[in-house]
Amino acid sequence: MKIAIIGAGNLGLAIAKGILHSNGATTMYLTKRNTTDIQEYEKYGNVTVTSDNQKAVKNSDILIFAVQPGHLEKILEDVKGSLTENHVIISTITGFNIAKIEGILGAEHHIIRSMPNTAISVGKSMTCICANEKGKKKIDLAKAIFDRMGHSMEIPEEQMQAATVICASGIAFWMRLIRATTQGAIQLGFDAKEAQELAMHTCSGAASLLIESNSHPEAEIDKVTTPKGCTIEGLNEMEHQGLSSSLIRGIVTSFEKISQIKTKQL
Ligand SMILES: NC(=O)C1=CN([C@@H]2O[C@H](COP(=O)(O)OP(=O)(O)OC[C@H]3O[C@@H](n4cnc5c(N)ncnc54)[C@H](OP(=O)(O)O)[C@@H]3O)[C@@H](O)[C@H]2O)C=CC1
Ligand SMILES: O=C(O)[C@@H]1CCC=N1
Repeated sequence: MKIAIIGAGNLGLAIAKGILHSNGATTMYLTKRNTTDIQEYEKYGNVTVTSDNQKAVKNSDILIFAVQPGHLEKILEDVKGSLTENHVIISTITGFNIAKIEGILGAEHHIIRSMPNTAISVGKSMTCICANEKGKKKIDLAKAIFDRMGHSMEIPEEQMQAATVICASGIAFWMRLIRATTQGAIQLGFDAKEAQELAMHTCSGAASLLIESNSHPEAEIDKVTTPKGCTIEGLNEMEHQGLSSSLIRGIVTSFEKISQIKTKQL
């Protein structure tokens, strides 16, 4: 697979690392206007770093756009003439809908809209995808690309904003929970490094229990909460302090914010 990442910033580079990590491309182009800080990627023999988006497009089959929303329209206009019907166009841009991309490029292109998260750099992204009518023929290919770097799910485009909150912003939410657990562990006497190790591996184990045994969180909670024991005492106190409620309210607030952001501002 010949892949170009147009906009090798935070997310673009995370995707590039995920692709390198999974040996997912025969060649990869990484583009940005100022390439100095990503030049080192050329040490991987199959990677070309350039500020020439058209060159990247002409030499690639899969085009992953990871620029800021306000830059996308102009970049699409610039590369439009180099596109063929064989290209698969994957956008990661928040809030930029398929109709708008079709409006710039035309509906004859395979267009996939995706929302990965930054864990893609370590092959653990939860990525949601949807496609235009033509792109549906390539949805399995897009799923295969993202499944190599984590787990993917096809969703209706109307749910893309909600998926952004749960999966992309979700990385920040889970980080804060891990950090708070770490602070609790420090208060109980572990040093900072040990405390983080305990918190993050317990978090990873909890998620793996659900993923691998296909069970429900409450069923797993029932297994750990000894009657009159310390777990139920701590858990109930967390709920009295509003743990579930504050998470749900935070998620809904994020969603309200993302819904307010107008495409023209993006
Ligand atoms: N899924 C997720 O977890 C997240 C998704 N996003 C989405 O991903 C997109 C990228 O976000 P993020 O990575 O944080 O943004 P960054 O600003 O870090 O990266 C964007 C990159 O695009 C480059 N760029 C700008 N203009 C051009 C151009 N004409 N041609 C090629 N490259 C260009 C910039 O580099 P230079 O200035 O040198 O050109 C920059 O490195 C956003 O649309 C955002 O909505 C954002 C955060 C998280
Ligand atoms: O915070 C934001 O608005 C963007 C979208 C998802 C992650 N970062």
